[in-house]
Amino acid sequence: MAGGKCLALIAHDQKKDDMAEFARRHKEALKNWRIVATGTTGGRVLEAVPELDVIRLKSGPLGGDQQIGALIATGEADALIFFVDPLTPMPHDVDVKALMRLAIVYDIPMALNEATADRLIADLHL
Ligand SMILES: O=C(CO)COP(=O)(O)O
Repeated sequence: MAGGKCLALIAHDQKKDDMAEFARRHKEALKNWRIVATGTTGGRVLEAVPELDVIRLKSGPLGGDQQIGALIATGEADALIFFVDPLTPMPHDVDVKALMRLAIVYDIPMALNEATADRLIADLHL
């Protein structure tokens, strides 16, 4: 992937409205980043803020979480914001866990809810 800091954005279905609102709220900061996102999340973020630089990967259940995990492992994703739905069982739960595990292994900043993501954006001086 081309140079520049890269932020990964993901939201589960019940959190996608929150992610779209988050992207609108932090639009100016997010313009400074290359963004990678799982398929549906990326579509919602682009719908909310069309001028953002968003690469859409596969949808989460079809391998998108694993693609983002691979980008973390290769040093291409620098931070992860993942709005997780803790109340719905997911067929790809193992992929979600594997992604979080890699974010921990490679010690990148990772926000799993909105309150932390707001602080992360501020702290990263986006
Ligand atoms: O399922 C997801 C993350 O686990 C998100 O994938 P989508 O953004 O394609 O819905």
